[in-house]
Amino acid sequence: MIFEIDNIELYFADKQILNGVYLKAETGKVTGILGPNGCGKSSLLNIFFGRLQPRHKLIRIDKKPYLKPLFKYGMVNYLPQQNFIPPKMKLETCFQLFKVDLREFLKIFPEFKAAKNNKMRELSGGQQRVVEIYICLNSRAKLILLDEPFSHLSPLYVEKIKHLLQKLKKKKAIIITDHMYRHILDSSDEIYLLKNGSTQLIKEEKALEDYQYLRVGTF
Ligand SMILES: Nc1ncnc2c1ncn2[C@@H]1O[C@H](COP(=O)(O)OP(=O)(O)OP(=O)(O)O)[C@@H](O)[C@H]1O
Repeated sequence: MIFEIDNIELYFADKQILNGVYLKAETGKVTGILGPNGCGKSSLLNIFFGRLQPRHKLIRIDKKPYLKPLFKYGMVNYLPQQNFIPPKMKLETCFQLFKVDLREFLKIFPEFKAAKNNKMRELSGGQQRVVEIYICLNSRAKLILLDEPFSHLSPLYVEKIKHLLQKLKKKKAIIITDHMYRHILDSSDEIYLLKNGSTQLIKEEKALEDYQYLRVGTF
């Protein structure tokens, strides 16, 4: 499936945040979005999900326009920057509720076995994030939006999540944004830079210096 978002114009009061943004994500690929703080990355993901209504937007799936918010079609899942699982919910209950196989999760993350009956708030911040990323990625949605999945994760968890992305992209389109740009570059098949309200498809890493996202000499 090919998911496209086009011609976005987003304002908060009189301030224009996004101006004619285009972005494409497709099954089989991880699409990374990089950009400075406050450039509108989270807003863009929210618009794709359908939670934020801009002045203009066009969403197409396999070239066909979709007019209602995508979450209403059940085809998109979104990992926001903030925790989305209630802190009082038990780990086991989360997996039941979101219809994700806990046994498969425990094969990859066996250290959580002892915490099956723990409430989310009893896990560390990074452990909560691992659970949320895993549940989000393994939902039935065909388009997955991940806002800063790598922040707060220790290196071993980062590696496991990167491995999961490569496995799950075979049947999903995944869009990911994070300030840990090296992880985004490692994981992504396509990279967009969001700056000054619009997106630029990045063909080679050096361009990130040319567009002044990274310091000259980084690569
Ligand atoms: N609900 C809102 N009302 C007013 N302004 C907002 C709102 N949400 C976001 N903004 C502004 O829109 C701009 C883009 O915010 P957004 O969170 O999308 O950026 P971001 O690229 O995800 O930032 P960061 O990398 O720091 O998380 C910022 O200037 C922010 O202050």
